Order: sequence, then C-alpha cells, then structure tokens
Amino acid sequence: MTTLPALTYVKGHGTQNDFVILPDTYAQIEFTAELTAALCDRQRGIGADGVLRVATAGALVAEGVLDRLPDGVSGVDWFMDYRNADGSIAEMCGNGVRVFAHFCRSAELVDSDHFTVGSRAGGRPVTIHRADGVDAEVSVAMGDVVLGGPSKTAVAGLHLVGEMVDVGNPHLACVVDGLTPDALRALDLTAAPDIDRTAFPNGANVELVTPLQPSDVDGVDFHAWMRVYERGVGETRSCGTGLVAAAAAALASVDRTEGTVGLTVPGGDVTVSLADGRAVLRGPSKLVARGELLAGWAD
Ligand SMILES: N[C@@H](CCC[C@H](N)C(=O)O)C(=O)O
Repeated sequence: MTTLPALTYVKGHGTQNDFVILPDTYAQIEFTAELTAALCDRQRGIGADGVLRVATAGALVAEGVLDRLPDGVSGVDWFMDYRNADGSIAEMCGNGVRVFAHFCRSAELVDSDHFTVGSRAGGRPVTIHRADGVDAEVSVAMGDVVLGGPSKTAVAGLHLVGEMVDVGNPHLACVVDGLTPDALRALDLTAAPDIDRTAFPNGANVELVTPLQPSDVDGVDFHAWMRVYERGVGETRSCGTGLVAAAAAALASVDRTEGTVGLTVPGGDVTVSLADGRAVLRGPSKLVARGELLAGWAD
C-alpha cells in the first residue's frame, strides 16, 4: 500500500449503520480494498460498516474510478463512492446517501436542501428536512424498486423463501410468517446466509422481516421490524436499501404495491413510501466526529 498523506475524515451513521466519510473532491486517494478494510477495521482503523468517499462525479470519471457518469448524475454532482467494510464496491447505500447528503450540507459543499447525490446505481435526489452540524432528517428518492420473484435461503437456522428485490443493489427480503419482534431479536445472525448463487451471482443482502402490522402513526399505513445480513459487511444495525426491499416485499405479501411503512431496525426507525414502483426512504443522520488520519497509519 502506498503511504498515504494525513487525511481529514468524518465519522457518521444513519440508524447506526456507520461510515467513515473521506472528503476527496478531486479523487486523488488511491482507494484499494486493503485501505477500505483497514479504515473499517474496529481495532486497527477508525471502524465502520463502510466508507463514503466524497468526490465530484466528474473527477471520478477523469481519474478512471468510474467508466462513465451513471444515469441521472452530472459531472458537478457530489458522488458517494461507497465501499463495504471488506473493501468490495456496492452500487448503492441508502443510509449512506442520507449521511453523505448531511455531510455535504454541513460542510457547505451544497447551498440547498434539495440536490442530487451520485451513486453507481444512478442519481439519488435528496431533501434535507432539517439539519445542524450533528443531526439531520433526510429523504432520499431511491429510484426503481424491482421485485424479482422468490428465492430460497438458509439463515439464522431457518429455511426460508424470500423475495428478490433490486434497489440498485441486490436483496433477498424474507417476510417470515408469525415472526414477532422479540423472536426476530433473538435470532443468531452471526453466520452468512446461504443464498442461491445462480439467482445472485454477485451476492446479496438478506433481510429478515416481520409481517406488517397496522400503524398508529399519522400518514403511515403499516409497521414492521427488520434485521439484515449485509453483503461485504455482516450483520449491521440498519441497511437503507434493505429497508426499502423489506417494505416492498412486505407490501407484496399483502398484495399491495403502494403504501407507507414504518420500520424498526436495531439501530432506529425509518419510513419507506412506495408508489409507482419507486421508493422514498426517510430517516435520520448523525455526524459523530471529525478527525485526522495520520500520514502512514495504514503502512
Ligand atoms: N448499508 C447500505 C447498503 C450497503 C451496500 C451493501 N452491503 C451491498 O453490498 O449491496 C444501505 O444502507 O443501503
């Protein structure tokens, strides 16, 4: 690994799905899988579920990190160059977009509460409902949510059939009949789920979801609880794209394609609204710390 210069970082999370945010406007950091894994390591690095490099989309194309601008992304947009804790690259990260947008707003990289965040899955328009230097509430237009039919998995000692859901990245959302929030909490999610590699040649994030219950919150139709085992990470306390997949699969299980679902994960609460095959994810973001990675720390 080439010796890195000192770098400023910010640590943040969205419902406790946590990220190291690395501002790198001109995409000058040589971002290897080893560097990401070291940064995310909770003993030898900062510790996180993933890394969000903050660069302009144009700079990432100029530096060869991206082959081209994804749909809906322009060269001047801020691009969330997302990496999983194991160093793999994923197309999208729903919690990451909220935290990324919050960072961009609080660092004054943008001067509006409405802007587009670039991702490998395409442009993701965001709305910042409120923000200060620490806390924010952000909605993300998550784009198309495509149901792909049933697929089997063995996870947490259960043999389940879930719904394949494409939210820009791949998910298997398993709505488990009769699963209570307490029983969900008690499951052992330490081992990676077995999934059908023909259906998911690039792997998948696997969600365990309780059946929908009616919600007593104004404007919210249903409520459900979810846990997730993320591709490239392991169990995390939340996954934004997974929450969208879970809401879509849970609505489909009651023969609905539209509606607003409140969801609770170990790290907090979000809301997902589905209409016309597209989703909006709304939830919190917290910026926790700003620091400096010392030159040579990763050698
Ligand atoms: N935690 C993220 C999803 C991150 C990517 C995922 N692990 C994958 O490999 O697809 C989210 O909030 O959506």
